[in-house]
Amino acid sequence: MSFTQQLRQKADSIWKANHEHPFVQEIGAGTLDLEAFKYYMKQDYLYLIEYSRVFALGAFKAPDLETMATFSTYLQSTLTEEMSLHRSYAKRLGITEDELEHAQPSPTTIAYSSYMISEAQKGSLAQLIAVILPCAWSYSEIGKKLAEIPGASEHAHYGEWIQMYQDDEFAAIAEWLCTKLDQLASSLNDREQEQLETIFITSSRFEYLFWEMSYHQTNWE
Ligand SMILES: Cc1ncc(C[n+]2csc(CCO)c2C)c(N)n1
Repeated sequence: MSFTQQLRQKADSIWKANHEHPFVQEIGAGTLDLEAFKYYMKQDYLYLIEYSRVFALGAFKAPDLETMATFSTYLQSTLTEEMSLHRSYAKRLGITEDELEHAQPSPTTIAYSSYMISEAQKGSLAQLIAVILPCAWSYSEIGKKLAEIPGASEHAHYGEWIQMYQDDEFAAIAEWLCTKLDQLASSLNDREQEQLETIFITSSRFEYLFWEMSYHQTNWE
């Protein structure tokens, strides 16, 4: 079993809880409270700005030009394709661009994005990948699962979200990150591999907290 498959297995109970989270389930059923979705869109936009910075740091830390170019492509596609989904949703849901870019980040958004930036800055390229891999990989799994529900991809509000994340383009990003991490981990000792595992599990837990925060629209008060 590859290193990343082992990570996936170790985080399985957390990933199951993510898949089963009411926010995710209700997107699939088309019953999610639209206010919770609007709240999520705003927080996720802020999160994606910071996530993009991690791709930029990946390009900076890349050991060769090919890896550098791939990180730079993903930086570009996140800022344009993924974030333009948020911008078009925002427009339709009555959220202005200013509101989207200058929303107040919630405690969970701050904690998760600061954790990603911190690990990416202070760590190796393997640590940088371990911190962002659960985001790319778990959304791809969730998108594909929800797309199997009849009618879910055609839902007036949530269909587009499902269509976006079930796309093979996102699966390809996750696969590329897995391949890179498997290569880098193969030359690491047990202690260093355990560090990667801790990072991967922590990000997986933050994914859960992000669903939870969005479902309850929690903020400082
Ligand atoms: C909290 C949160 N976690 C993961 C994603 C999904 N995601 C973030 S970056 C990326 C790959 C490159 O665009 C993917 C799939 C999200 N939107 N919000």
